[in-house]
Amino acid sequence: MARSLQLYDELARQLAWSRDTIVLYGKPVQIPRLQAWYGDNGLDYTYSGLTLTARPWLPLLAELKHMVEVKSGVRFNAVLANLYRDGNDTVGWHSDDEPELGENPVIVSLSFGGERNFNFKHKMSGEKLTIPLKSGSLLIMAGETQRCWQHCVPRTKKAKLPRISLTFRQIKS
Ligand SMILES: O=C(O)CCC(=O)C(=O)O
Ligand SMILES: [Fe+2]
Repeated sequence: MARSLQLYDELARQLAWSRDTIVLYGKPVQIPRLQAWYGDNGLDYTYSGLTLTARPWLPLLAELKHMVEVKSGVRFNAVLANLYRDGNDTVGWHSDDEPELGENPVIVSLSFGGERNFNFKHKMSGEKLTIPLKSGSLLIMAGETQRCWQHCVPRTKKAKLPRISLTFRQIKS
């Protein structure tokens, strides 16, 4: 089996997946995917009324963080992991522009398991881009990506396998 699919299995088994609730327009909503948040001691991450407190690095996550740091030349102190159980699990249009990420954050994602499309939409021009993310893909978002673009992982009938993404981030204190 491909190494990235073995890693899918290890991540699916080892991470503390939960289905979190966020607040959208004042209403509690269960997010349509599973998440897990790991990072340096006790780092908090807040978005849409949800505060996640980082769990300590697992050896596997620390190893993947090191690999991503070598590839990107950037240091990270946290990772938000997403598990899309099937094609109904999604992340809606958003930018990762929370203040604790700082200006022009570098976010690197790794994909494992089933292929899903990753869509970008320019906030001003509406220009759209689709990037199919196969198992083992590494995607770097940097520069003005969060300021100028939104991204999403849309619902699909084509997804045959579940997918995990690891999104490495640098949280400023
Ligand atoms: O699953 C992905 O590749 C992206 C997830 C995402 O946009 C996020 O966690 O902010
Ligand atoms: Fe995102």
